[in-house]
Amino acid sequence: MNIFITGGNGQVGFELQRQFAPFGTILAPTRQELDLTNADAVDTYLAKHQPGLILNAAAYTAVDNAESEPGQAQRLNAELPAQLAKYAAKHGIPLVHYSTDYVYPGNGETPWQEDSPTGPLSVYGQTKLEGDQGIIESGASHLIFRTSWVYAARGSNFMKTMLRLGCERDALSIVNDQIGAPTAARLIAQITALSFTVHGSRLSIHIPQGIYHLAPRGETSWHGFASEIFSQARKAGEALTITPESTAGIPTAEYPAPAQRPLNSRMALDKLESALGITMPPWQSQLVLTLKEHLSN
Ligand SMILES: NC(=O)C1=CN([C@@H]2O[C@H](COP(=O)(O)OP(=O)(O)OC[C@H]3O[C@@H](n4cnc5c(N)ncnc54)[C@H](OP(=O)(O)O)[C@@H]3O)[C@@H](O)[C@H]2O)C=CC1
Ligand SMILES: Cc1cn([C@H]2C[C@H](O)[C@@H](COP(=O)(O)OP(=O)(O)O[C@H]3O[C@@H](C)C(=O)[C@@H](O)[C@H]3O)O2)c(=O)[nH]c1=O
Ligand SMILES: [Mg+2]
Repeated sequence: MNIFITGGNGQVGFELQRQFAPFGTILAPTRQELDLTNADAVDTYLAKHQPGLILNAAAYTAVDNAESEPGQAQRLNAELPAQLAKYAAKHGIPLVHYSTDYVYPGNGETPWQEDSPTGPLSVYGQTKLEGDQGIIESGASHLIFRTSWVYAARGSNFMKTMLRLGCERDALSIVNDQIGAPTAARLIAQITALSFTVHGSRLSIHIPQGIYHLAPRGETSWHGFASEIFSQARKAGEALTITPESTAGIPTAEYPAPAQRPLNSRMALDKLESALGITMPPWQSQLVLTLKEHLSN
């Protein structure tokens, strides 16, 4: 069976390649091999390779740039998922998609449920929400995992930015009023694989289809995440120029950016945990592993 992974070079896509390799032939074309903004090229690719499973890990993830490039974000985040879902529905194959905490309005302090009202604050969040809706409307057998604050040993992410800045700067200001859960890309891929069973040479989804929050347990701010990154990196012997005293927490208002971010990114995990019969690990435990992988590279 061909397993089509879009965005296979990204944080989540790369981990999906690792997790799903035992179950079929991985097709993970690069941007040069398949430009996902080209809808005709996507249709041609699907017709040629006839995948038995689609894992859509491609997206337009540059949150600030999306504000000035809404057309690109719309194509990647809204139209592509609907296009893949249409194919999946027509051919009776499952589709997995990844969504974001940025679909929620970010007010209050209560964790969002999967059926909480959405209210994206940014072009990125709005286009991601439209992607979720397109999949649900398609009738395809699907899983939509809403995750948050993704990091990995590869790709560009907050952990790697902090490790770089932490060795260059004497002081850093980091927002401390956006609250959420940093999620390792490896955990996302592992949970995705756990949601499937093998039937002969095919894979099928064994939990009810729909939207699931996928994040580790616990919560922190970006400042709290940065502090834990620095603390663990220091223990691992990294020569940081930054010190705990020189890492200041600031309100979002003091870190102006083109796109607005939600303050409350807490996501309830009950639905995923009970569907899979598991307890998600605390976010700190994933950081240890990812940092170790990054520092050994
Ligand atoms: N990053 C995060 O913090 C979060 C991400 N998510 C969601 O999780 C999913 C995975 O995100 P993540 O792994 O971080 O994303 P990345 O930005 O790491 O990877 C995105 C992938 O999409 C590919 N891509 C983008 N545009 C095109 C194009 N025109 N043609 C071909 N390929 C393209 C990129 O290719 P290339 O390598 O060539 O750039 C890259 O491989 C996404 O749906 C995202 O919205 C949800 C919550 C948080
Ligand atoms: C580099 C830096 C960032 N920040 C702030 C900016 C921002 O509010 C926060 C995190 O920075 P980022 O650039 O990683 O933020 P951002 O790109 O918005 O991260 C989001 O990406 C998309 C794809 C998602 O789906 C979300 O879940 C979330 O991970 O930290 C500081 O306060 N100080 C700094 O020195
Ligand atoms: Mg970013």
